Amino acid sequence: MSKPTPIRWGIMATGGIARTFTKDLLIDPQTRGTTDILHQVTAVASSSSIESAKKFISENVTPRQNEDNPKCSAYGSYTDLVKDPAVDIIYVATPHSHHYQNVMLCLEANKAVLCEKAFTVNADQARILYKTAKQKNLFLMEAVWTRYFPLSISIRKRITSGDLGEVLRVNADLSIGLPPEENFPVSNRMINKDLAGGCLLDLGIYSLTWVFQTLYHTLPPNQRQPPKVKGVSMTPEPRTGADEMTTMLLEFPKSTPTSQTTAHAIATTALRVDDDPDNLDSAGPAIRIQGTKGEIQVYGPAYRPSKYTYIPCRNRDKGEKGNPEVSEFEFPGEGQGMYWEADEAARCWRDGKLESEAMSWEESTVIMDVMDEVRRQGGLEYPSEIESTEYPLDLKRRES
Ligand SMILES: NC(=O)C1=CN([C@@H]2O[C@H](COP(=O)(O)OP(=O)(O)OC[C@H]3O[C@@H](n4cnc5c(N)ncnc54)[C@H](OP(=O)(O)O)[C@@H]3O)[C@@H](O)[C@H]2O)C=CC1
Ligand SMILES: O=C1OC[C@@H](O)[C@H](O)[C@H]1O
Repeated sequence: MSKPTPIRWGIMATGGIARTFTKDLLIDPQTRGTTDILHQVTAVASSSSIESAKKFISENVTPRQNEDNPKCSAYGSYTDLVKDPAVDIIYVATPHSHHYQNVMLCLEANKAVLCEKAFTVNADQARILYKTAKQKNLFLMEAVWTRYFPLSISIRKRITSGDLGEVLRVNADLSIGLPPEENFPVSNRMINKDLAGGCLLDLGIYSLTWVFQTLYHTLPPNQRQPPKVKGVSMTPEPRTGADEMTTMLLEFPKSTPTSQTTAHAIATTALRVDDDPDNLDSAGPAIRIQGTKGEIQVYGPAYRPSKYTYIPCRNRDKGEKGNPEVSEFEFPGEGQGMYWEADEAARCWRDGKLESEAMSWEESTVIMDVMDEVRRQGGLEYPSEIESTEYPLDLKRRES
């Protein structure tokens, strides 16, 4: 067996998801059957202080260091990180508001990037970043980790192989049951408009991920057409005005001349109500994917589901009952499951690809377009400096 290719990661920011991602990166890849690549964390940067980066390394990298993981440098600024020649790919784990500036900083320094969702604040920013990556021949990917789960791949395969017939309707919800005034101070990135807070960009993107990966991504690329946003209802959080509940009605055009109808999707997200109030799945599936020959029900949370049921349509003529089939999925190595997107990014980088097929630049931009339109109809505007495409811009530091 040939030796795995080492991929040297730089981590930009030391917050919650940077910790989770870094721990996942350093789980032995063989636990999930990955033998061709080996992740290393060679640098961490914090915009707060170098001490914060050092603390992050001692808590998250050093305990997992062995002969496969070389030295890890600490930086007190993102500008220093992007100059490090010992870094192949940078994982951007800052709030959405800062992705445009932070990703551009990496690209300008000729670094490949995996950037957390939501990719940017708006579609114009996304377009410019993807165009820059193309011009500079650099790998760039929006980190929608759920798309790389074996569960998601299995569901997409069922759809493309025709198990559901034509998919005509999708309902997808991600609602976390955390009343904002009890759970998030106004400075928190979940509701802080200066950090592009609100449930649409943070959580609704997962509902849209389910809509897109089942109704859009499963079509051949030349048949994919952006949906129309037919309706939006948005509730502002009383203190900050960021959205605390958003409901979207989308209509996808007929995918082929033989398609029976347009396809409909309802994507919902909320802070105050819960898609799984008792944590026992009593509320039923968070996602329903309905086709002419059957249905798939996915049990949430939409960002990290571990179970789905495939329900082929019964034969009405024969008076048969249905025969549902349950599929359950594990997260090997006691990880969160972020390593699958990291494996994909690493392989793409190793193979000289600029984008990942499962989260293409085009699809990521269409989803940003949809979220722009949802915000327009719902009346949610962010401060002009974080909507800006000007670069560089020194965004004011805000609590998250
Ligand atoms: N894929 C997933 O499951 C998840 C993804 N996310 C995404 O990851 C991103 C970060 O979320 P999360 O880690 O929860 O956020 P945190 O608030 O925990 O961390 C964000 C970090 O960004 C850095 N930062 C840089 N500039 C600012 C600023 N102006 N204000 C606040 N922080 C700043 C800080 O690190 P430092 O001081 O070290 O520079 C901070 O610790 C978001 O885009 C979010 O949507 C979040 C949770 C789960
Ligand atoms: O991406 C995410 O998934 C998990 C949620 O809890 C978190 O708020 C969000 O950013």
